[in-house]
Amino acid sequence: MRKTERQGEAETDGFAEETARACEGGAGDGSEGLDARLVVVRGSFRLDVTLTARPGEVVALLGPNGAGKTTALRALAGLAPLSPGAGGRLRLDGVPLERMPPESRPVGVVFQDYLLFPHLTALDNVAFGPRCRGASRSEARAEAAEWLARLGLAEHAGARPRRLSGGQAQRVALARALATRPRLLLLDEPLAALDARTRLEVRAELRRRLAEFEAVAVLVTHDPLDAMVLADRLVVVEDGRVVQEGPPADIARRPRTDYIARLVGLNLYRGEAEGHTVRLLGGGPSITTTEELSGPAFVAFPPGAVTLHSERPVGASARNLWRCEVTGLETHADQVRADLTGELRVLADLTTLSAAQLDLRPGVTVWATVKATQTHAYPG
Ligand SMILES: Nc1ncnc2c1ncn2[C@@H]1O[C@H](COP(=O)(O)OP(=O)(O)OP(=O)(O)O)[C@@H](O)[C@H]1O
Repeated sequence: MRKTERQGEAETDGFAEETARACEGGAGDGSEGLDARLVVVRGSFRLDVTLTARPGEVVALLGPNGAGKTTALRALAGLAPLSPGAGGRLRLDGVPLERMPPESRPVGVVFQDYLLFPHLTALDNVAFGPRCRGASRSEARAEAAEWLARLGLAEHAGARPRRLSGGQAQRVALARALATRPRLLLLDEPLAALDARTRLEVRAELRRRLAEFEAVAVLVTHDPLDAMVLADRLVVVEDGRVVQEGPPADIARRPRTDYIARLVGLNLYRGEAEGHTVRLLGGGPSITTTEELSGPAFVAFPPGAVTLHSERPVGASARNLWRCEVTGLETHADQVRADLTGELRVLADLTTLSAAQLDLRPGVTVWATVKATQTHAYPG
């Protein structure tokens, strides 16, 4: 574990001592990493999210608009206080942070729109962290120069933010946050303001930096790809609560809410399983699966697993065959996504050629089939 320099010897108040202990890492009650229950009440909105992470772990908070991701991040940074008496807690490396002011927390933040100091050069923006930690001006600048070099920005050290591209500015913001040697790194939609190409480059850079980062990193994003690429663990928040968490691959394979299913591009249904059949809730049809289960279950399959026919397929068994009506069509490159209702609400992907051959239009009746081997059932 990295050690940071202790802040001014003369600092004797409780906050400063807590800060210094937190910066040294693990000097609290011996536990390492993040242990938080973030309870923030704002009018009718209530955030209640438990978040724990080990040092070295990257956790992505993912969720729809208004779910509470930013509020959670602001609570971690100390910009939104935990609601008093609501049972919340916030400990980092065993040190309670609830009462510590934001500027004293060993927390680095990277915002979507960089928030660099416009009047300072890239070097001085990055040197700001070490300076706040008590490093001399020359030490701070030397350290900042190292960080800029590590992020491939050495030649931009003298540039002010307005002369940097979005990707460069975001890398300076990352260097500035890392140079404070935070025990908790917070990234708020760090790639959202970048164009598609820059986004790819910065995402790759961020992935490398996060892989070698020794403390806890929490990333807030709308983008499932960013979350899957950058995080070890996803925490999905909807309406102020955690609805699912786990490694990205598990969540993608076993979504438990409609939002997550849409995010990872799956059709998702809930039902009661009995052997290889899942009877859908609400009087829906049954889906035949290869897995054998009993009790509450989910069934998922990708839109690409659905085959559409304009006539009921001759000789087809009744398994996973549904009569549907086309309600919407969307074209993406050479693919068409059909939104179908009827015996089952289902999304189907097909080629533009197949869509033309089937003469797919809203209102047209089609038969949809899915092989049991292409479905995936898991306990509900
Ligand atoms: N200053 C505020 N006062 C009262 N309510 C607020 C305030 N800021 C946000 N909210 C409410 O808190 C809830 C959570 O907002 P938050 O910004 O944390 O969500 P989010 O998941 O980050 O959303 P987005 O992805 O759109 O940024 C929303 O219902 C929002 O309306």
